[in-house]
Amino acid sequence: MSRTRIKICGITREQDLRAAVDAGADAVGFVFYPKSPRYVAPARLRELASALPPFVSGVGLFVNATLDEVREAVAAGPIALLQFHGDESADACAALAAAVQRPFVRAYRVRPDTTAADLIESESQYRAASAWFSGLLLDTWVDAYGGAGKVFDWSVIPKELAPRVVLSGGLSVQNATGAVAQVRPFAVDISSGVEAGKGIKDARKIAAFVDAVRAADAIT
Ligand SMILES: O=C(O)c1ccccc1N[C@@H]1O[C@H](COP(=O)(O)O)[C@@H](O)[C@H]1O
Repeated sequence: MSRTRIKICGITREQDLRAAVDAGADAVGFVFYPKSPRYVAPARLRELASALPPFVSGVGLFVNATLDEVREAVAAGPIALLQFHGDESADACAALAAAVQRPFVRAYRVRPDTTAADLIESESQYRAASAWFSGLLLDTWVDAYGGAGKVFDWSVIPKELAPRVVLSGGLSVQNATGAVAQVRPFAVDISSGVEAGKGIKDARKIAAFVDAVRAADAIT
């Protein structure tokens, strides 16, 4: 039985971080994008850090951030992995990651006309650009950078890529079992689907989401 890794993104409150940890999340995401309703300033990360136990990874999400902004966030608290979710080029991601010595995932926002070949090509481009590249995170293209709760057509994900990708975009308690059973991604990432309101997580939804992912893991 493979165990799909789970990230709960957009943590702004200590109680939400604890709910994610208690439910068994592998990672929690902090959004360092000031236009997001889930934005946390580096100083706030410093406060939240005390609720993050060992072996649960903190992920820093950035949208077109400068090197100074990435440095400030990483210096403020336990950011083990960077998530680039804007228009950063492969070279820009590589340079930012190398400067702060952290691995990164690259968000690929899937459009209706995206093909399997596009995804394979993008992954190899990022892998060639940097040893800090950790994998592609697949989200849905919308007219905003993310956290929109929209699903894309998972059938575009090539079978050979799926075991290395992070699946995101509109995941929810209702669709998680089907998504994981169909795609078999390495990990899933969810934000709005486990919220009571923007930036406010719902502990029951987080627990139910983790259970739904584990239900798919149990199907052999
Ligand atoms: O969560 C945000 O506010 C956000 C802002 C800007 C870029 C990405 C953001 N979140 C990421 O979006 C995807 C999909 O989220 P959802 O589950 O559909 O709400 C996910 O990877 C979040 O990490």
